[in-house]
Amino acid sequence: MTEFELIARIGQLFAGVPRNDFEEPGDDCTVLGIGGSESLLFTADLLTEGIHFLRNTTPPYELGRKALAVNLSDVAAMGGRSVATLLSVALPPDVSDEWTEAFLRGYRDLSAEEGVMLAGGDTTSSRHDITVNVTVVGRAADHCIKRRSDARAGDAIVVAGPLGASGAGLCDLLAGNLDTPNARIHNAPAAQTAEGLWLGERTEVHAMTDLSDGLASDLRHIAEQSHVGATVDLERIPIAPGSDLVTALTGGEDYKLLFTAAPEALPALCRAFESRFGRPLYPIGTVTEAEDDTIVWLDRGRRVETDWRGYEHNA
Ligand SMILES: Nc1ncnc2c1ncn2[C@@H]1O[C@H](COP(=O)(O)OP(=O)(O)O)[C@@H](O)[C@H]1O
Ligand SMILES: Cc1ncc(C[n+]2csc(CCOP(=O)(O)OP(=O)(O)O)c2C)c(N)n1
Ligand SMILES: [Mg+2]
Repeated sequence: MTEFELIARIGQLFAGVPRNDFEEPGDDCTVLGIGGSESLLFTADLLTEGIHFLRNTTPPYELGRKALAVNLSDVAAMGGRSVATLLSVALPPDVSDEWTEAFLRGYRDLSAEEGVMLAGGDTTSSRHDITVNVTVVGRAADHCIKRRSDARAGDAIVVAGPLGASGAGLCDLLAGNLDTPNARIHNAPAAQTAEGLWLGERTEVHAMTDLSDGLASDLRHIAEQSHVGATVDLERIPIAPGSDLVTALTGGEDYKLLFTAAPEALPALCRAFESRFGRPLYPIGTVTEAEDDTIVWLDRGRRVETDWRGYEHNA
């Protein structure tokens, strides 16, 4: 089974099990209303050696930051604020104390910068590989929560930063170039935490997610869950320096926010974002009425037939 087939199967198998007031799973975080117009958000992401990182290309300090950042990104994508984490590690015998110390310092420094407490976790041995799992708990005012399922036909599709740096950085690392700007971004990506909170407050922002697998996959998740289609203008995709269009669409791990917004409010939203963050938003397309989550890619108005896909485990 591929990653997405397994997730769908889990959804079917557990459909009849009580949800105890939790919303239906399937978004960047699962939502539990706690009264007072507030909700808790829960998300988990695991990094495992050989699949998510190589020991000789990702230094431990950066890995500690990345393990936390990829989870903070999921809370930001819901419009929430991360408050606490659980950190679980499986470490093989050939990992040195220095490695572990540097990993923890990376995780600690980003926790301190983001004001997130470490509330617990688990520590085990492993036979060969390093595995790190992080669970983050966030909070959000109910009216700020952004779901993948809220895109509306006619919405603008917007990304909150350039894409493709991480994929280009992975190529650099695999070629032995460990100290390029994109390699550094790949090893320690920044989550758009302040941007997610700010976009959460804006009622003209409808659906939101973060770009972990690549635009080609993650936009499809919004389309599927909102029962809409999308048209994307390829010439409007913001490509990070040193990257290229296909890497920007399929490379993954950019952790930029992807959202849809009411078109009439878009110019003011873009101006306000730029004045708040000093960086632009990038409108790249339009949500369409196609109910079968069709994504149409246009190159200067001409339809491009492609089978672009983002990253999928066991595909
Ligand atoms: N093993 C699992 N058990 C239960 N739910 C899962 C499992 N793996 C993934 N999910 C859920 O499936 C959805 C999609 O997962 P994923 O693509 O990993 O999301 P993300 O990119 O936000 O991490 C999420 O809502 C996630 O919580
Ligand atoms: C050694 C190595 N090979 C390949 C990759 C690329 N890669 C691994 S996982 C992944 C996608 C994101 O990871 P995933 O576990 O799917 O995160 P999620 O979507 O659940 O947030 C990518 C692009 C990598 N980071 N390192
Ligand atoms: Mg995940």
